[in-house]
Amino acid sequence: MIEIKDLAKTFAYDKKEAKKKKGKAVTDPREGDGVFHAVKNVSFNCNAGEVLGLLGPNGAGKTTTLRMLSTAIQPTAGHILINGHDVTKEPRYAQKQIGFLSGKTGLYHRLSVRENVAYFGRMHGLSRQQIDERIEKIFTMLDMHSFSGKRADDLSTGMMQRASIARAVIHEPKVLVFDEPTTGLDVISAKTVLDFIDSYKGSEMAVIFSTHHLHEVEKLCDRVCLIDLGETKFFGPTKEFAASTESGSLYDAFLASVNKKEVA
Ligand SMILES: Nc1ncnc2c1ncn2[C@@H]1O[C@H](COP(=O)(O)OP(=O)(O)OP(=O)(O)O)[C@@H](O)[C@H]1O
Repeated sequence: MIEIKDLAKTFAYDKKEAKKKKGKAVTDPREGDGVFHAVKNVSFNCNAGEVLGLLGPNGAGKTTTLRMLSTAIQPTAGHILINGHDVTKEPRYAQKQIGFLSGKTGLYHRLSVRENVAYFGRMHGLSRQQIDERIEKIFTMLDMHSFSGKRADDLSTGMMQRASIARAVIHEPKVLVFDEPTTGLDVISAKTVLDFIDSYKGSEMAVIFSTHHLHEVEKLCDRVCLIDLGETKFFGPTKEFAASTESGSLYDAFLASVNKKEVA
């Protein structure tokens, strides 16, 4: 369903940044001459019905990878295929297939939750009846009926996140990308979000789930991709990754596989 191969993304330093870097010792292996290789070599795939865990320390290149998948930015090299369609060559196709949830909510603050979700449904060309039916289903799954009439700027963090998820899935995308969906949520809201993601297992959708919470990956993901310093360090079954250390713990496997110094 999703095939990412030898992906790379290089950002050019702006003038100010380039001036700061000049003459300074290189501290990060991703630094080049006037450029920064945020993603150097990332490969993984994700099948329909699968929730793939995307792991990596801060600044590893996860969000940059997901932004390329969602067509927000263009890769410098490599390929991203959705059902055999090249995302770079057919961005419209990709955009129709993908529902993307990141830390930024993208909700209209003056509209109610229901109005927000309906608005995005209309943007995707859904009929009124389709919108009503899908809202009913999604709001039930995410336990949102009690605050569907509230304005977005009056929502708690947990409500806001659930509304953002509803917005991201209203067009029933075939590929769902969740970038740190439980960050900042309390235990109850996080559970609602995780149960929602879990409900896609075995469905026709492919879900990519980026998180710093290893217990969430253990619970939800049969396979995992670990990215560090812009490169895939492991891609395969979660159990196999955990078993790569004596303790058999995912936590230890993670720590053994990544560069432990945060790079400036
Ligand atoms: N537009 C940009 N210009 C320059 N550098 C960038 C840009 N976007 C990201 N980077 C850099 O690329 C690296 C990877 O960032 P990215 O946001 O992909 O990491 P991440 O794995 O998602 O981290 P986190 O877990 O902290 O969200 C970081 O060093 C970041 O500063």
